Amino acid sequence: MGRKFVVGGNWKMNGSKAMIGDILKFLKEGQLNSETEVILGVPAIYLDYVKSSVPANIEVAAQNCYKVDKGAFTGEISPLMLKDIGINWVILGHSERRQIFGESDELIAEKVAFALENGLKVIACIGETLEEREAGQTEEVVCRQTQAIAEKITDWSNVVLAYEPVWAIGTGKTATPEEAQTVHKAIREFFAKNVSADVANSIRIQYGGSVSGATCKELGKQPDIDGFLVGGASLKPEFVDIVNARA
Ligand SMILES: O=C[C@H](O)COP(=O)(O)O
Repeated sequence: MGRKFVVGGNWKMNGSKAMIGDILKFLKEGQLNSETEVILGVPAIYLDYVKSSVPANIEVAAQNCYKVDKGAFTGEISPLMLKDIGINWVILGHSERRQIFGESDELIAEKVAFALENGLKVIACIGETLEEREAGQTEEVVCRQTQAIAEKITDWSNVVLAYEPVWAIGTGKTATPEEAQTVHKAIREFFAKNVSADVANSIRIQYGGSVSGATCKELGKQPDIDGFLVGGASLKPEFVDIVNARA
């Protein structure tokens, strides 16, 4: 069976009730390709609100959650809380969590494992910095980040991997389709060698980093790109075109 195209819109720390109203309006009016799975990554405070007003063909994801079920962890939310309000997805290990909030490969892997154990589906993010790319370390970095997760989980069926080169995030500098494809292929080879041929064939790998209505079609044609994780453009009507990149 082919891999279903999956497009995430990561709103990051953006939005207001008014803005969410505008976003939901263009999502409801746009003809979203039913062959594409659509997931909105929503700030925690708006999860319940968005979940209650989003069309049924769109999933809602948290942008983070912690690795235990409850307790004295001020400011954190748990997978159980997300499930309690009907949220089925979480984005973990985004480069902003890694770079700004100092989350390690190990912590992210623990969060992925705990989220999966508690019935969430996970978009797990990986990607190299500009410095690492220029030092020729791209594949080493994304494999190290993936390996950390592979040490904590065996079942990858509820995981989508998002390859997001840090230098392409929010910079307007999209990786070329060839650059992205090369890394996606390397990640799939990592799975074939270190996990299983089955997982290598079935895992969906999104590309993220300045994806726009203008760049999505060529990126979406690459054989190992199975969707996108979109930041800035997911707040705008062009997100509909990105969802429909393969249509
Ligand atoms: O999660 C999304 C990525 O960080 C991409 O963000 P961007 O599309 O604004 O570059």
